[in-house]
Amino acid sequence: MRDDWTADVIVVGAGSAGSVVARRLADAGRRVLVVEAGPHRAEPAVDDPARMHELWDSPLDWGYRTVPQQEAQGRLLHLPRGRVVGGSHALNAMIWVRGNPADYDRWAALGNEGWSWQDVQPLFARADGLDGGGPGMLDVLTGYEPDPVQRSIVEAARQTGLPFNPDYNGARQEGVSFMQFTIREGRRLTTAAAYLAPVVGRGVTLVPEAVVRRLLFDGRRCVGVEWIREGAVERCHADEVVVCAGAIGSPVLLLRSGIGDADTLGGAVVHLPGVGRNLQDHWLVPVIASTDRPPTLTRGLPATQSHLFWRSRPGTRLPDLQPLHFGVPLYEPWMDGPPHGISLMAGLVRPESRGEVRLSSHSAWDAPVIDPRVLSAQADVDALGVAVRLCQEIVGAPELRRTWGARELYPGPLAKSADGLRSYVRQSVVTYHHQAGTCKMGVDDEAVVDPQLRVHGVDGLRIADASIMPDVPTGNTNAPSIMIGEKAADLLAG
Ligand SMILES: Cc1cc2nc3c(=O)[nH]c(=O)nc-3n(C[C@H](O)[C@H](O)[C@H](O)COP(=O)(O)OP(=O)(O)OC[C@H]3O[C@@H](n4cnc5c(N)ncnc54)[C@H](O)[C@@H]3O)c2cc1C
Repeated sequence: MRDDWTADVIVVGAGSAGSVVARRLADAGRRVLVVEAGPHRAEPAVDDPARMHELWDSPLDWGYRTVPQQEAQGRLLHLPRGRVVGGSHALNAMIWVRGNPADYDRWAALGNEGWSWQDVQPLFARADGLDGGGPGMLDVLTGYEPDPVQRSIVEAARQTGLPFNPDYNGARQEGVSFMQFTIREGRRLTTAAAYLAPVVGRGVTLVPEAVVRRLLFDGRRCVGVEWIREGAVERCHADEVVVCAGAIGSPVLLLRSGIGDADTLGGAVVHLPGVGRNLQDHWLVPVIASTDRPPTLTRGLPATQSHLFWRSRPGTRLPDLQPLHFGVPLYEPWMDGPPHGISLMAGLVRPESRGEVRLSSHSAWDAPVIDPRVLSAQADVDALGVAVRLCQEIVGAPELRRTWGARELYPGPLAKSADGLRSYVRQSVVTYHHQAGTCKMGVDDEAVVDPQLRVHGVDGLRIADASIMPDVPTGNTNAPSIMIGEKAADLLAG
């Protein structure tokens, strides 16, 4: 066994948040060791913003499947997650959404001092430079020329009465907008490229293709990690360990290391019943239309370029819907249709359903049990139904009929009645890829980390990634994960 690695801080996972933590700590003079399960190499399909779908179920995807989802006709849902230096930012759609300021004010109101919008807004600015206070570490692409079909979708949305919002990361979230992307010169820009790569070999030692199988303890102090690389066991000891393995990987690593519900684990180093619970995700239901000719797709941009934030019910304080619009038909396996068309993915971003992640065994090679309990809350079915109706209205608006000859294919007649709509939602719901909340931050009995991201009851161990979100924010989760990385680095650097 190799046991001669040394570091001040070990970061587990070189994804969206882990890359930020490593960079900032290296800049602060710490010796950082980053251990990542996936490879570190150039991948044309990662670089090209138009090739996201090719990465799913590839060797760079953990390729998780849920257990059969009772409220979704027993289907096993695919949950892609990045297994590569870059993490899920390496196979995501690159959409940059900070979330609604009220999301963070709520985190703070739950007892998480230091996490209000006022506190976190400067951390977002450090990453994206969107507030005019100087450049950020990432480029956020705005003001590009969208595909003609995207302009038509936005116009169609306006025809249904939705306001155009030129900047959903600005003063107001609601309305229909063109997306902002983490793209530089036509290539995907991950935090691994922008933050981590410049400091590898200069304060950071990167150990790729190494699966961390457990955390090492001396009593209640975490003193290092143990991983497997090329079939051999290796270890490193350090003053601090920061787990950034993501909303699935982080609770799994804690559970394998004996941190979790003592009854389920059959004894535990630390009894923390919340580990793996509170799993939240956003959900999508497709509304698909044929077009009379193939929409042109611009090289260097994803096939989705516009989205909207809206409310499912009048009187709701925050937007809870976020449909996003693709210039291609995204058929489910049971669907059939012509090769070209458009998809308006009816999105729910304030779900009530909660699920969990559990171990299937203690082996690092066995996939965990993932049960998001999608649609277990009736409110989610209802809200997705409203989102589908909204997308149907947009597809049927004069602009899309006139310029593209758009004709609705799905749900089409399947959702004529209210019952039909509900069963279509159950038959076709898919993840929006925003799993969060499984090691939630807080001060209650279910909390796993405190507001300084320290694991309750353990010394020398923090978590910094999407798993610590008490509630999933109103919008895509990459920017918030990166903000969490920035915050963790501040807390660690002191
Ligand atoms: C297909 C897809 C599309 C998405 N689209 C968008 C989008 O357009 N915009 C947006 O804002 N969000 C999007 N998201 C969500 C967003 O990418 C994630 O919320 C974000 O990347 C989470 O960051 P993280 O740091 O928590 O985890 P990750 O970035 O997933 O990083 C976790 C890292 O830990 C590593 N790891 C896990 N376990 C171990 C272990 N035991 N040992 C060693 N390493 C380990 C993983 O390999 C991975 O590299 C998308 C996600 C997916 C999957």
